[in-house]
Amino acid sequence: MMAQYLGVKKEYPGTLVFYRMGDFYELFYEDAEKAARLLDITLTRRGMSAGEPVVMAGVPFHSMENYLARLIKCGESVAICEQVGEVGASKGPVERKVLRVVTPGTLTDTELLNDKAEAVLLALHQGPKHRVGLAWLSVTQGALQLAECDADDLADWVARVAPSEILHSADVSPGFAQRLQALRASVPVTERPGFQFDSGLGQRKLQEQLHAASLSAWGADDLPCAHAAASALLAYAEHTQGRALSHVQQLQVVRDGERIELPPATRRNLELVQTLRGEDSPTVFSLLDTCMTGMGSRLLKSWLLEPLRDRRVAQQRLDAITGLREQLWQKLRGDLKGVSDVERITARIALRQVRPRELVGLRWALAQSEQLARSLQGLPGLLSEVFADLQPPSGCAQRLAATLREDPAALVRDGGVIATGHDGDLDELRAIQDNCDGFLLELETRERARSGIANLRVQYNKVHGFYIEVSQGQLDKVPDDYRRRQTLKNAERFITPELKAFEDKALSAQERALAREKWLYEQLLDALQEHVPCLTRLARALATLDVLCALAERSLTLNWCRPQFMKEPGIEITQGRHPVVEARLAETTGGAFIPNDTRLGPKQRMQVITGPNMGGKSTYMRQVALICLLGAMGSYVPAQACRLGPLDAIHTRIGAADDLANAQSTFMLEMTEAAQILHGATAQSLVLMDEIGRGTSTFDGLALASGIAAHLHDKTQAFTLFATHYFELTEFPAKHHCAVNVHVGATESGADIVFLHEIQPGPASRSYGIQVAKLAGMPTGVVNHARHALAALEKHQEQSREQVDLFAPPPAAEAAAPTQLEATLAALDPDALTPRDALDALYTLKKLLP
Ligand SMILES: Nc1ncnc2c1ncn2[C@@H]1O[C@H](COP(=O)(O)OP(=O)(O)OP(=O)(O)O)[C@@H](O)[C@H]1O
Repeated sequence: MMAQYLGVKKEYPGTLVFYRMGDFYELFYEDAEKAARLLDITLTRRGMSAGEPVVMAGVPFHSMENYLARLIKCGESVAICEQVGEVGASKGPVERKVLRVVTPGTLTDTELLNDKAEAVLLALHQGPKHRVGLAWLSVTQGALQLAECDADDLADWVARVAPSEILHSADVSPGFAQRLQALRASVPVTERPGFQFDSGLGQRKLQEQLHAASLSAWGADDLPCAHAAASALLAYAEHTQGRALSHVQQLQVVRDGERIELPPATRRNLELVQTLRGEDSPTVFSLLDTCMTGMGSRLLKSWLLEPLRDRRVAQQRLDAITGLREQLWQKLRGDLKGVSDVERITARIALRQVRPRELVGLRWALAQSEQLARSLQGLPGLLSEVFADLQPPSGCAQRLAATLREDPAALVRDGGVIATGHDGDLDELRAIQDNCDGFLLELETRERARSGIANLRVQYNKVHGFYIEVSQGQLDKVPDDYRRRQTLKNAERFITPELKAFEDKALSAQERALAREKWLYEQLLDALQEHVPCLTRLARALATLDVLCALAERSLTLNWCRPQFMKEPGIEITQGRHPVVEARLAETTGGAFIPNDTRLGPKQRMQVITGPNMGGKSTYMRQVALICLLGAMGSYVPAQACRLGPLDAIHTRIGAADDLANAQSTFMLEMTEAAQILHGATAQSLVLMDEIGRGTSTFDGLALASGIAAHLHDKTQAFTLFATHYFELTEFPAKHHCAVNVHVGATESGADIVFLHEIQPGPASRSYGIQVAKLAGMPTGVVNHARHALAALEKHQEQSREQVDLFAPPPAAEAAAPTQLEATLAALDPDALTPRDALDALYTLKKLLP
């Protein structure tokens, strides 16, 4: 057996092998040690192999999922090696085979997956000329995506795709290996043989997958690096699932410039799907997500994180939401409630891993789809597309209903899955089992009469099978044809030829019924394969409808308005609110959120925002970004009215979270992010700069902040919200005609400060830092000390105030006068020198050396 195990293990280096032995999955040697450490299970030593004790650890098969989940969470992969042969069919150990490999990026088990997130597998291929090919896939979704990017942009792309596992070739340059190393900190990275990254093969595989002669219909035929990545991606996904992925029939090419860029810093700072502390709520997503199904939640997340620049899509969604808001949304949400995850079930049908209860769920979902479709009949636009795709594949629901019981067992191997009346043979086999009790009773009565033993009993147990039990005192009455089976203290157990014949029939009927059920289930899976493409579309339609209804519900509950899109660049928001802060305020203090207007356009591209700490600067800036983002994804927005021009990116530089993992100091990180923004932003980008420069000394910080503001205003010309505590920067708008000062209002009430949270024109009059510190509970001594120190500082500054023009363009570097050595050298004419003069000149020059 160990030889068999080692043979299997050799095929799966770097993967934990779960080796099935009876009711356990066993792990051996290093695998056992690793699993014992990660799962906190007992390590044992048993027997000997090659002169050494065998180190092993095991998990019970019925709770395997739980252990798998924990290992996958730790970034491990697990090969599941099952017994596939008959026990005792041949000499030696029963035949075993790895039936699938579970890895973080290829999860399909419902129990192991998060309802609201996809497990995404991403393959990277290092191509020539600094290009990188990307191919990614969520196995449970069946949609492949391809892209190519510059190697320098790789980290951003990976952050955008947010993979659960990355594949790369074993043959990469040292530079590329370093980039992969940086990714390894956050994602499990798996190395695959170099030959699997083959562009030609990738293209052929993609064509096969899509049943097409060319990829041009998808605009995907000019991406050799991505094809190479796809070749490895598909090979790996098939290898882990142990079969071809017939359900992967959608392809999408993602090109730079199609989506509104939301760099990782923006996603983080706007707390789109995670709070700054890394929690799942409260975030924009947690506020928006009232979807009824997991499919809906996942689609909503992708809409939020990948808004398109082309606003026709958003416009379509908005039209649909407007239509649903009138009345339909409530009924539709009622019908969507409890609908199973058709997307994942469909993938599991294609992979032949689907469980009976999931199929019963699917059947119900198909009935609901029909119902939903009826409500959508005759509606225009996106809803008409949803209507068309909601039509269930013909015959699918009927087939499910006819084949499966209403409440089947969890696993096919337990039996009790196939409905009565579906298959004559199965019904017959079941009848034998069902008739068992009647037969035994009848036999008992008959035998009692025949033998005259009144307390004779016919019984069954698992170990001994059927028997007739006679108590000690009655043994002399036992008929001749009784054969002894077992002797107990007070009784004897017998079998008769008739009972033996019945036993054979009953036991084999049970086995045969189980085998028959398995076979019928396989037949059902075969029949369902043809419906996979249609079910994939239906799942997408259900998800889309779910998201649209959720957004309709949110817009009504939260009192949001429909944004208008305008051709001209600009952001015009009337009475805008920060959705998450508003919701939190309502929950905690019951306080009202103060709405604010925003006007940005070609003539007013920058707002310099000043005001006290805690005044609401960050909240205001984020709310503008969120309103733009929500509008771009096709949602209503938290405002009274809103008009949005085209947008290509939202860049943010907010707060200072140390990135210790990447050994960057706070200030270094601040400057790196700011530099990226200055390079990346365009006149159609929205840029939020919150207190840039505060991570260094005042003068350095102020000088840098003024330089950055000038660059954004003059060169980049992006729409910019620039919050700062440097009062000096309020002079900026005087010299830069597209910038204006605004401030968040505050008033003093006695020695305390009252925040108005209102954006008002003009610069703030003062900063109130000390009042805020007092509010925060700073000891009175410190506050008094600070007041005095402040008064002294202000006095000193007034006395020595000299006019510094922060925004004057830097002087051109002065041309330095030539040194004497240079002048002498320049005066020499080598062609006119005699050898003697040349030697003299050399001496002179040498003397002139400084
Ligand atoms: N418009 C508003 N209406 C009501 N409350 C608000 C509003 N804006 C901000 N707040 C409240 O004030 C708090 C502080 O806001 P915010 O963090 O935006 O201040 P800030 O000016 O950026 O402060 P700092 O300069 O210290 O970063 C928020 O957590 C919120 O509770």
